Amino acid sequence: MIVAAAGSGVRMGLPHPKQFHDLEGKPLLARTLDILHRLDFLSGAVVVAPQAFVAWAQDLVETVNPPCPVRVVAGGRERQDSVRNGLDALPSRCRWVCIHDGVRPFASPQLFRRTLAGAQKTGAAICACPAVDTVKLVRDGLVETTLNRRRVWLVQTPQVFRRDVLTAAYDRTLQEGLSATDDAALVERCGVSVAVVEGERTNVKITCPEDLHWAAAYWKEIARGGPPPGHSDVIREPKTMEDAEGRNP
Ligand SMILES: Nc1ccn([C@@H]2O[C@H](COP(=O)(O)OP(=O)(O)OP(=O)(O)O)[C@@H](O)[C@H]2O)c(=O)n1
Ligand SMILES: C[C@](O)(CO)[C@H](O)COP(=O)(O)O
Repeated sequence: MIVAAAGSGVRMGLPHPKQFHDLEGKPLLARTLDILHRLDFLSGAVVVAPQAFVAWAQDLVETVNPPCPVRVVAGGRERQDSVRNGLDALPSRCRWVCIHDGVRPFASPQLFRRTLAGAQKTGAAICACPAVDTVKLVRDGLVETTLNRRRVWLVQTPQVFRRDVLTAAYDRTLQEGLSATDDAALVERCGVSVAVVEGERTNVKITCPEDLHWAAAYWKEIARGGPPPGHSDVIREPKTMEDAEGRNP
């Protein structure tokens, strides 16, 4: 498992990277690493942290006390540079690689298992939720077109890859100077079919200040004994208007 946690959190606007910000008494990254306690199939993990925070992240890992060996390495300028560093630090025996954002603390263990099972079919899998808003392409402040929402999926992590597939994609990325905002995009360019499994609407990537407010409120709800993350799964659109009758008048 690679936990990508080497970003600087520009959109969050804090004086420190958001993964080290407090979420109800624990740093956000510690909340994410706590998930490791519920993943019994892991042989090890690499946490990728900003160069200046490697020692800090190491201390944090010790506090979490994960059930498998965890290394901390320094990240790079872009997310894909950080993941590459994580990939290079994985133990040689590791055959499947799960990549998770350090700022998605609400991913459920079932989501990890589902994504791993999906990857075992094709060599690569992502989790994603169908778009629930109307989606338009916009150029220069004007609508260019409205997309068919049924085909638009909002992608999350975890993403799982066979190690050789991911390594080949990263080698090509380096050779050709490619860039992408997720790891699956690099694998897609190598012609590998990427399976899509159902994501969780509560598996939010904490990105902007309002996400922190939501995360604190959601954490309190869980701590009070509310439904655990992942419970609501995906809200499906009715496939036909007939399906909708009586349900969504
Ligand atoms: N060079 C980078 C950039 C991002 N990430 C990680 O990738 C995940 C998703 O990235 P994002 O939410 O965009 O985080 P930041 O890059 O920190 O945010 P921003 O784009 O607002 O600066 C985060 O866990 C982040 O720490 C990383 O490991 N290395
Ligand atoms: C990998 C990711 O979390 C999937 O949603 C996302 O693409 C990361 O993007 P960001 O640009 O680093 O926010």
